[in-house]
Amino acid sequence: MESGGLLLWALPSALLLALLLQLSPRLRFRAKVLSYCALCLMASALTAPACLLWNGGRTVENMRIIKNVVRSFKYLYGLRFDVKGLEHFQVEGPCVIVSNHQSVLDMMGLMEILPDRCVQIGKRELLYFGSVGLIMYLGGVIFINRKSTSNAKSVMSGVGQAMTTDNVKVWIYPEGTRNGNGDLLPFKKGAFHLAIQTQVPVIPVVYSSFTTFYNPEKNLFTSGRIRVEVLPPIHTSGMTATDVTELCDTCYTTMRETFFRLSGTARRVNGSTPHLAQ
Ligand SMILES: CCCCCCCC/C=C\CCCCCCCC(=O)SCCNC(=O)CCNC(=O)[C@H](O)C(C)(C)COP(=O)(O)OP(=O)(O)OC[C@H]1O[C@@H](n2cnc3c(N)ncnc32)[C@H](O)[C@@H]1OP(=O)(O)O
Ligand SMILES: CCCCCCCCCCCCCC(=O)OC[C@@H](O)COP(=O)(O)O
Repeated sequence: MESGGLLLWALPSALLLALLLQLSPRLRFRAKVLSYCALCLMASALTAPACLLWNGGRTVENMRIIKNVVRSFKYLYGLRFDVKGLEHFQVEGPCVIVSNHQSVLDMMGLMEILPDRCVQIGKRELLYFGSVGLIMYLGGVIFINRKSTSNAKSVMSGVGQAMTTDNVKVWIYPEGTRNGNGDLLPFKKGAFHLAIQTQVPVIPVVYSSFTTFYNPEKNLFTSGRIRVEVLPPIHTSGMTATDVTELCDTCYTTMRETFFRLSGTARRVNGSTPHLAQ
């Protein structure tokens, strides 16, 4: 009786949902993004106890566990990463890795190539994303308050100390926010201050544009191929605070050119020089 009743309701509801998803691209897009968020929440809830049992608390060692879990997500979404230049990560000791940031899907691209002993800088709000916040905390993500520059700067200065004493690499998105418009935003300077203050190399990483397979404006979220390039390290030994702007601009120009090359698109700004961070 009971299973009959269940069938009576569940089957038509499932069919209706399937029909709605077929009919509405917006709904289909939202359902796929929601499935990604749900997957992240669920995987984090299951991985957090493993991190606690294995490593006991907040430590960069947990990133290895997190990385291995996240690396399986790409198969569910039909994503392929073609990576070049991984050998550039083989620098002795700490470094600052900077890369472009297009969407929440970047987390998969990040974990695809994340070197050992590397933590990311993230906005403080992420800490409140339930189990995802917890797993980030356990993995050693450094949270900054973007609304308070002075707070963000002082946190970043503390990071420099930890990088050298604990031998950790730091991954920063210098655009400071997600940007999926097929270009790079002007870079913020925190990453470059950190590299120069700590006298460690900057390693730029570029991911090709997602716009051909992921575009919220067009309700597009299909399978796709992402080209990734790790560029040679830029050494900062001997540089001082006066070199920050030049280092930032050099990285921006190189990464932007690489971004267009990898994405197979022409420069957006008609021949004029790219707009740099002020
Ligand atoms: C098991 C399953 C798991 C599934 C779940 C997955 C879990 C996976 C776990 C883990 C993955 C984690 C993934 C995390 C991803 C997170 C991504 C984000 O949240 S991105 C947003 C936050 N990140 C940033 O914002 C960084 C970049 N921003 C900066 O570096 C900025 O520079 C910042 C915040 C430090 C300051 O921001 P300003 O808006 O004030 O920008 P400015 O223009 O750079 O600075 C203003 C002035 O201050 C100086 N300044 C900046 N930093 C300085 C410093 N450190 N020392 C001295 N002066 C500094 C600058 O030179 C500038 O001055 P002058 O224009 O040159 O005169
Ligand atoms: C309770 C809500 C649960 C939501 C679960 C969401 C799970 C998504 C996990 C992916 C984490 C990736 C981190 C990320 O990419 O964050 C965005 C920030 O970089 C920039 O933020 P913004 O563009 O400035 O808003």
